[in-house]
Amino acid sequence: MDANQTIPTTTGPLSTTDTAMLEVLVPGYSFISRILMSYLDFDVSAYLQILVSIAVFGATARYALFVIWEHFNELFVSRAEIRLDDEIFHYLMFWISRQPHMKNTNRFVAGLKTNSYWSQDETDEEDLDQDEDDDEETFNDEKDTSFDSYWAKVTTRDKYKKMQFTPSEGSHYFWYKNRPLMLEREHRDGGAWHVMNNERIFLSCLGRNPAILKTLLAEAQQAYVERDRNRTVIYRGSRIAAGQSFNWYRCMARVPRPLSTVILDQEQKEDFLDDIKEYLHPRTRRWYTNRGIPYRRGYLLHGPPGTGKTSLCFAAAGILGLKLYLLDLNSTALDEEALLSLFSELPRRCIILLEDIDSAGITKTRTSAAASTSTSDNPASDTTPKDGTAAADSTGTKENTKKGGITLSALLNVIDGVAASEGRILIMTTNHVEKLDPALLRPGRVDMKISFGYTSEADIKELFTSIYGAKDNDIARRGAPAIHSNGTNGTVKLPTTTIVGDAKTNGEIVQNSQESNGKVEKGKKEDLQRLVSLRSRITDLAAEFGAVVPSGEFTAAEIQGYLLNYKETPELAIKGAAEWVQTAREKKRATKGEAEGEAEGETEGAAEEEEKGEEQD
Ligand SMILES: Nc1ncnc2c1ncn2[C@@H]1O[C@H](COP(=O)(O)OP(=O)(O)OP(=O)(O)O)[C@@H](O)[C@H]1O
Repeated sequence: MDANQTIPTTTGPLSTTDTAMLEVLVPGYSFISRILMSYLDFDVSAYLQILVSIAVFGATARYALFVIWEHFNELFVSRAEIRLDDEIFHYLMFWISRQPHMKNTNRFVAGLKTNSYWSQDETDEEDLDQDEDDDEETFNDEKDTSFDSYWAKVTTRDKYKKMQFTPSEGSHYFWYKNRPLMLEREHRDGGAWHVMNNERIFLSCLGRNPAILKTLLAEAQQAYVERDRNRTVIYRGSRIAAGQSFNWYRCMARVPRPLSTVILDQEQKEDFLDDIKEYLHPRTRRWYTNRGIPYRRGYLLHGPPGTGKTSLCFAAAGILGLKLYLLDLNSTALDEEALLSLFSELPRRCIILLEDIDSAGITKTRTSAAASTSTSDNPASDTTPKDGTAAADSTGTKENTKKGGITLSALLNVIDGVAASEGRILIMTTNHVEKLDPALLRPGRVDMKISFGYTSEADIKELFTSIYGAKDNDIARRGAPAIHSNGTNGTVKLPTTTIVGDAKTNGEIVQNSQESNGKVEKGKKEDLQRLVSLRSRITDLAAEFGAVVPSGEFTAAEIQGYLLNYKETPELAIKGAAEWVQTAREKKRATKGEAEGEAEGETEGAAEEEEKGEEQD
C-alpha cells in the first residue's frame, strides 16, 4: 500500500472520493469544512460518524413519528373529505364565512364571494334585502328626505361590498360545540389557474365517532338552505372556463312571483299547476313505475315574445318550491356530452327550463345518420326513434348540425332516452311552435301545450289592476322614496303609514303617531287618501283603460312597459293611452315593413343567385 495515500477512517481525514460523495449528499460540505478548519481549526471529518448517526436517527425518528401519526389518525381521528364539485363544499364555505372564530385565524382568504369556483357573482340576496330595508328606515328617520341625498348614501354604501373571510390553504383549528376540530384546506391544481376543481376541505375530530362532523355539516347545510327560504333558487348550466366541464351553478335566489300577477286565462293557469301537482304526487310515481312508463313530464309554452311564458314558469317554481334550472341551448360550447352530463346531474324534483327552443339551431328534422353518430359517441344513449314519429323523422331533411352546438337527436336523447333523468319537469318555451320538429312535440316529450297570445280586454283590465292595486308591502314600509316616472324625479310620495293585511280587500290603516313634522304629515295623509281612493276606483279605471287599448293587438309586456311610465298616476296612463296605441301601432307597422322588405330582399337575392348559377351551368 502506498504510504502517502490517506487511509479512510471515520475519524481521520477523508479521501478525495469520500469528500466528493459527501459533497453530493450535503451540498456545500467541502466549503463549510474548509472554513471551519481554517478559522476555528475544527475538523468536521473527525466527527463525521457522530454527525451521520444524528442525521440517521433524526430521519428515522421523523419517519417513525409520521407512521405513528398516520396510525393515530387512522385509529383515533375521524375525518370528512369535502370536494369542490359537490354542493356541500358551498354549504361549508358559506357556514365558515359566517363563523366568529374565522375572525381569529391569521391565515385566511379575503374575498367578495366565499368561493372562487363560482363564476357568477354570489350575492347574498337576504343581505341585500336587509340593506334595502335599512335604507328605507334611515330615509324615514331623517329630516332630509330628498332623493338625491338618499341616493348618494346608497351608492356610497354599494361601493363597499361586504368582505367574506374563509380559511386559506393549510390546517386551522377551532372549537365547535366544545370539541376541538381541525379544518384543512387543500388545493391540488395542475398549475393552470382555471383548474380549480381539485380543491378539497378535510374536517377532522378526535375519536372514532364522526357524529360531530356530520352535525357540523348538517348545520352548514341548514344555514345555506335557510337563506334561500321562501325564494326560488335559479341554477344555470355553464362552465367556468374553456376546457372545463359544464356544471349547474347557483346564479340567484329570487322572491317568488305570485301566480296572480301572471295574466293568463285562469283555467289554463289552474290546469297547468294541477297537472304539475298531480305529476309530483307520490302515487303518480308508483303509477308510472308499475306500468313501466318513464316518470317524466314535459310542457311547451308557446306564443309571441313578452306574453308571459317565462313569468308563468317562474311563478310555478315559486308556488311549488322547486328549483329552477336554466339551460341555454344556443351556447356553441354546449355539446352532446355536456348536455347529457347536465341532465344526469339534475335533482329528482326540479324544473328545467329551455327557453326559445326554436332559436337553438335544432329546429330541422334529424336524420338517422346523425342519430347513429350520437349513439356511437355514447353507448349509454339511445338516439333511435322510439315512437310513431320515427318514419316522419327519417324522411326529414338534413339535421342542422350547428358548429359546436347540440343536435336535435341529442336533445331528444336527454329528454327521453334510456339514460334520461326521471322526476324532473321539463318546460320549453318558443315563439315559433310551427318551426319545431314534430318529434320534439310528441306526447312523452311534451305532455301539455299552453298557448300565450296578445292580451284580451279582460287581460288588459287585469294587468292594469295588478299594477295599480296596492300590494301588501307596497306602502307598509315607511317612507320609501318614489321616483315619479311621468317626467319628474319626485321626492317622497309614499305616506309614513302602515297598511296591514290585503290592501285590496282589507286595507286597515294604522297611522304612525310618532311623526312630528306637520307639513310632511299632511302630505303623507294626502298621499294615503289618494291611494285609498285609487283602490276604490281601480275597477272603474281598469275598465276605462281597457276601453282605450284594443284587445288582441298588444302583448302584456308592451302594456306593462307603457304603464311603468305612470307607476303612481293611473289617471295619466289612461289619458295618454290612445296616443300610445297610435304610436305603438305605427312603430309596429314600420318594423313589420322593414322585416318584410328584408325578407323580400333575401328571397330576390337568392333567386338571382340561383338564376346566375343556372346560366353558368
Ligand atoms: N301574461 C303576463 N302577465 C303578466 N306579466 C307579463 C305577462 N306577459 C309578459 N309580462 C311581463 O312582460 C315581461 C316579459 O315577460 P316574459 O319574460 O314572461 O315573456 P316571455 O313570453 O317569456 O317572452 P320571450 O318569449 O321573449 O322569452 C315581464 O316583465 C312580465 O312581467
